[in-house]
Amino acid sequence: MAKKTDTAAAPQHTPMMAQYLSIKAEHPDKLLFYRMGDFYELFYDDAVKAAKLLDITLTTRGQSAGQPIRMCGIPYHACEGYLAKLVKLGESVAIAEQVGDVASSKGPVERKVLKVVTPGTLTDAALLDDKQENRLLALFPFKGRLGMAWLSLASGDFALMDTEVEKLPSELERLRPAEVLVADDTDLALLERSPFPVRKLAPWQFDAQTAERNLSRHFATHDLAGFGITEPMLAVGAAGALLEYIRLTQGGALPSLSGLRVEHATQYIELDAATRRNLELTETIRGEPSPTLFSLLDNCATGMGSRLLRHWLHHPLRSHARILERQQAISALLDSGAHADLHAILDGVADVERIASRVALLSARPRDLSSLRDSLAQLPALVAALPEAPFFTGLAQALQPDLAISALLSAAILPEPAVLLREGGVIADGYSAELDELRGIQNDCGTYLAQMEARERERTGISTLRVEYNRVAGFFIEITNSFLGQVPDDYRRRQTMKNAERYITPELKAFEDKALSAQDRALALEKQLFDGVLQQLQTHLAGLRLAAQALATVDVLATLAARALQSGYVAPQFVDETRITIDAGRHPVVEAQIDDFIPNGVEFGLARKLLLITGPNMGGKSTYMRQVALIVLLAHVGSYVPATGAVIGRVDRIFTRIGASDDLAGGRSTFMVEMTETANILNNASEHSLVLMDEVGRGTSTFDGLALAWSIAKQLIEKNRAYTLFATHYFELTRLAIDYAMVANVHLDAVEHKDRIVFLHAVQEGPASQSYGIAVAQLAGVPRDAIRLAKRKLLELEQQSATNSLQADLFGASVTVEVEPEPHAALEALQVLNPDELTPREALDALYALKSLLQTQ
Ligand SMILES: Nc1ncnc2c1ncn2[C@@H]1O[C@H](COP(=O)(O)OP(=O)(O)OP(=O)(O)O)[C@@H](O)[C@H]1O
Repeated sequence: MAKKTDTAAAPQHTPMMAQYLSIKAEHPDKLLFYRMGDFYELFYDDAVKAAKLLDITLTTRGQSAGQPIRMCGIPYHACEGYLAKLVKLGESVAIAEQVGDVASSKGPVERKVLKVVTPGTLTDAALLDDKQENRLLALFPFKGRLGMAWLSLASGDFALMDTEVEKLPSELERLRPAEVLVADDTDLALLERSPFPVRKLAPWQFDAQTAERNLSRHFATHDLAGFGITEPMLAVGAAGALLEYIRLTQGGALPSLSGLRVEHATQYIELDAATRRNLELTETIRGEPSPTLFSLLDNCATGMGSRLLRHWLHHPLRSHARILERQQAISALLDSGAHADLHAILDGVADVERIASRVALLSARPRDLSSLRDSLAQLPALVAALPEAPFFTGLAQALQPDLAISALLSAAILPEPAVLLREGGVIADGYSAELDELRGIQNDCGTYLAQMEARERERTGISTLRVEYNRVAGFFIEITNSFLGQVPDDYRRRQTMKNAERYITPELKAFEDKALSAQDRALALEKQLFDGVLQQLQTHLAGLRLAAQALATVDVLATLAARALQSGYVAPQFVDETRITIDAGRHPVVEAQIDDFIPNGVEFGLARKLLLITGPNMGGKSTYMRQVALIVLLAHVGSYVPATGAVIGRVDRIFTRIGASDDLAGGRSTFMVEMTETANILNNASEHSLVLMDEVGRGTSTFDGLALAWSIAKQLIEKNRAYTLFATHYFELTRLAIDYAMVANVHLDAVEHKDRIVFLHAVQEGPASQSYGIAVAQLAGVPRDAIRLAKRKLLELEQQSATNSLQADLFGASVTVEVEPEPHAALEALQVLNPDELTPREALDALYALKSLLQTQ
């Protein structure tokens, strides 16, 4: 009995909140945007979180179930900006729209989640970075192996790869996914530190058999053999989970995907995560977008070009044949001078790739279609400007999509359509007779109102009478107050103004009904016709995608050609020998930032595989090493390179161990990071790898460090036999050149000029002879006392090492240092005294203090 009373007394949720909560229960891990009229509202915890993230006002409105409702709202028209912000912060948003009929529904109007916006499934132009691919990545690890599938909804690119679990960090760095999907029972420690938003799905979604069935069904194929998947791949399970996730987020609609692409590790020069960061390909070490290799090279005219360039920089090719195709295309552009024309034409081309994907998802807007039409109109000129080269023949074909698309778009869409479909003014005149007729009625409106005005003025004798229309009041006859006495009987008052009254007549009302319904019908018809155009475009998507890829490729090639010309790059030559020769190479990014960059070459061959680089700090060692790696990388992208000549043999990987940073989040010290990266190199570098080692061993005590650096260098020579640039401060190591013919010493130099030190930045054969560590510290503004102390200590160490014949550090023994006599403390204290400012009492105290200083020293 008591229980019954309790239940009866328990406050119930309002019907609307009950509806809200039931929808929310299906999307517990997302923010729910709940449509109410012109707003999306967020409630309870979602409201608190969103208000904080978006910096909008959190309010409390009414109560439900006895509790106040926390809420915040976003105007429906402005939601894109807010969505972009949330998604950038890694949040996902479920958008519940009103789907029921507002007028006829009893209780809250029916609402349904029509779309889920997650970081990896964006397609909206306003939410996407046009220079960056937005990828969704699914991972399926199993017994040390890792299945990976990734997809860019905006470009339709869908790829798979099986690899080892330990490759995950480098793959994450390569693909930089916007969102990562894993099964919720996955134990991937490596992922815990990932900066990318991770979403956990039910494990069954990764089931390989279901995935294969769904994928085959999606691509309408018997099985996946046509995509090169003939052996079981872990990645297939991941791909299946990906496809389902997209279906869910896109409200059931599945995009047209360009097929499945299986990637093999051997296609590209492998770059581990540290190397991608150290070489500052697309991000500086500090995580900024410039200055980087990408920011330097990216003068692409289109977002498609920028995205492809970014991709090429992260995917240097191994196949010389494929590289040469690109290189020869650049040569043809330079020979013909066509790159500038192509760039100018491409400036007028929209992001066809992203428009195509919005067409596929039926979410394209009017301006998407008009800019697609205008872009397609540029293609003949673009094709005509392409120079003769085999590579361009293929591209030219792709740049001639079906004429029917252009014809359809020209016929259907106004030259400058409205931004939003719901406002009308999108479909061209002459495309639909019915629409023309409805528009005719609206256009006749003006004439009709003018005629009626003349007629009514005559009938009433009121010369100021006006017949007009506005959105709020509709149609009306306006009569100023002074003529109110002359208003005829059939006028019905509609609205009272300050100086006038507004009326309607039965005739005007009948006209209003006709005109307004024509407007409504025209708007509905425009929407229908627009949807029809989108439907017709579906059959042309593959062609549009090919055209988009070709546009991007032409854009990148023209950009690389322009850079080659502007900065004096040359075409590298590829050979099948063990060789890397670079004549007068430059660091592409550093040379763009300073006035007098000193070029430096490098020479590697069978008999010269490890270069020990010595020289002062700030001498240019890191720049030199990075420049070699960047030139080798650019060459494999197909680009010309900043040098006067380059001959390059087969390269399979580039490794770098440069700089030191604590991995605080991962709980690894600087030294631990250094050694982990070194272990990776020693375990994986082959004789075709390029290895950059910058001061290994620096992070521990001198003897430990020296011993490690020594053994690491020896391993690299004896076991890995990789092309190695090894910068060090340990003098002992320069002796390796005596023991091994494959080792050569090179150095960077500096000269002391008066009180200053001048770096020469030129790489020369042989080991360096002097250290300028203390001079550099002085240059950097280390306090004079510390410098003096350092010089004293150095002298002490040198004397010790002379007696112990111990030479731990490279330049320890060879430097002659003048140690300035240290001024007496009493003298220093006296120097800062100003007798004029002292009272007699203070002067006496100072004297006592000076005296006591004399006694203590
Ligand atoms: N070839 C060059 N020509 C002109 N300037 C150069 C050259 N190489 C390097 N520099 C300049 O010298 C600066 C220091 O170079 P870098 O960082 O490579 O020296 P480093 O020897 O690696 O020093 P550290 O050992 O302290 O890291 C660069 O910022 C650049 O401005």
